[in-house]
Amino acid sequence: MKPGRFLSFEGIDGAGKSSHIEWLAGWLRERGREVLVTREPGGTELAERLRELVLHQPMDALTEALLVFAARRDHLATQIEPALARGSVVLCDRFTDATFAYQGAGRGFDLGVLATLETWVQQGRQPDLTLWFDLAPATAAARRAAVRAPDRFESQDQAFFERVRAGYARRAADDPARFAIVDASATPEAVRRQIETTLDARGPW
Ligand SMILES: Nc1ncnc2c1ncn2[C@@H]1O[C@H](COP(=O)(O)OP(=O)(O)OP(=O)(O)O)[C@@H](O)[C@H]1O
Ligand SMILES: Cc1cn([C@H]2C[C@H](O)[C@@H](COP(=O)(O)O)O2)c(=O)[nH]c1=O
Repeated sequence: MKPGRFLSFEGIDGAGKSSHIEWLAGWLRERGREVLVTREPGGTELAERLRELVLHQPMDALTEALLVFAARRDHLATQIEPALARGSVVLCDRFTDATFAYQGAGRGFDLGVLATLETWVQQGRQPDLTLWFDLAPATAAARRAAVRAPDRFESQDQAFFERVRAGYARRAADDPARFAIVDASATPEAVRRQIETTLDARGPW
């Protein structure tokens, strides 16, 4: 059995993560891999209920951080860890880098507290590879406006998304071996080529 692999997709809202996850799932299945496509907050019945609250209910930054980590704990224990144990590739639309970027850099919440929660909740588990879809906030906002009504995060101003983007840049600089930076301003075809090149370099799959 091939070992399980854990890939996360990160970036500001509208960067193009969701558009490319299903394509990558097909690419991996063609190579014989079992794939779990999932997302955070979410991925379990409980975590999806917490997601509804986080995206739509007013709350302070500590409550937000505790809820995303509670959702993550349930998701890891009941979905991600069992999938990795049976040799699947897990494609997760956001993981803990989003907490450092949104609650930490975006909201200004204490990074030390987030690091403690990360240790408790994940027990050392980190993605094997994180694809950071990097895009200017103005371009992402234009893409979002064309397709959907904003939630609590998407209705934040451009300065918030500049801070979130800087938060991702710090996480990437702190762990360059895990991160691959995708130029998300490219055409969808060019984005797919960047992902394929990254995966080819990290294979075999
Ligand atoms: N490379 C691209 N060029 C132009 N438009 C794109 C590109 N990638 C995605 N889009 C479009 O941008 C919009 C947002 O994409 P998508 O929903 O995949 O982003 P996302 O990063 O998953 O956002 P969110 O995190 O808010 O769910 C969609 O309408 C999608 O078709
Ligand atoms: C995991 C995680 C997510 N968020 C925010 C980021 C997004 O605005 C939403 C999720 O929406 P998406 O359409 O699925 O991208 O939640 C966050 O603030 N903190 C987190 O840890």
